[in-house]
Amino acid sequence: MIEISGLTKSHGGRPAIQDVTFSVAPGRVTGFLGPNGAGKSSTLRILLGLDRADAGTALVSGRPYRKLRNPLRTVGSLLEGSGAHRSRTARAHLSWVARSNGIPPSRVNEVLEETGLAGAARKRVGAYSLGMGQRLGIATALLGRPDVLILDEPVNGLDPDGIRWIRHLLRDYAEDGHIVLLSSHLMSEMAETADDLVIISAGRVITTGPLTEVTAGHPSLEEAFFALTSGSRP
Ligand SMILES: Nc1ncnc2c1ncn2[C@@H]1O[C@H](COP(=O)(O)OP(=O)(O)OP(=O)(O)O)[C@@H](O)[C@H]1O
Repeated sequence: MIEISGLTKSHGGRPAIQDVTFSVAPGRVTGFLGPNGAGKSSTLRILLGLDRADAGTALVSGRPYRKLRNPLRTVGSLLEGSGAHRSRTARAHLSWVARSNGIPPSRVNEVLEETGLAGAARKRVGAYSLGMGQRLGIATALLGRPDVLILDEPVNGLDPDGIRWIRHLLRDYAEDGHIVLLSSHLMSEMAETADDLVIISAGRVITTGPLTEVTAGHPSLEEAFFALTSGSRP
């Protein structure tokens, strides 16, 4: 499980998130949906131990990320790009991450195949398109066969084929009993991909629940979203 409770964080005195509380169950794709600046990245950065909360807790499998024994084998994540150095090849990057996290080297070829990068594995990352960089970030997230996948805006830069590919990948990963949390500001994408939703606006969670319940009584997720957030947007 992912369990986030009362998470609060300000930047320079301005609240980025306030009392954010939700949980994410295994076996389902959970979409973390909100407009630009709503607080999605702030929440995910704290969840991944990259930032500290002013108040509240964010637990993965019962522990804060920083206390996990084998973080990359428990949580695979994608935040802002692949994290690979531009002068490295994808294979060199993945091999280095595998080596430094006790992951068998055989996983490198497997994730290169899984993400469609096998043919570009010897190319320098600096020459990659935006979509290839996203695929490499996802390959890195998958390397440790984690129980939990946390992806911030994973379809950024992907073409329609790439979007279809990631949609299937996330669905299969969840169906295997894993936890999948992805953030997006794209409502049409969420409507296609998520089973459960957490909607955030202006730093506060507006609603959580199955997609079908959140959209009940509305012609589309977009309409539901605007009805739910009309009082909270700045
Ligand atoms: N390091 C920072 N310093 C100052 N303000 C920040 C910082 N990080 C986030 N913020 C502010 O906190 C608020 C929430 O931002 P955040 O990036 O979490 O939103 P988001 O939902 O991820 O948006 P986006 O979809 O644009 O990525 C915004 O007002 C943003 O300007």
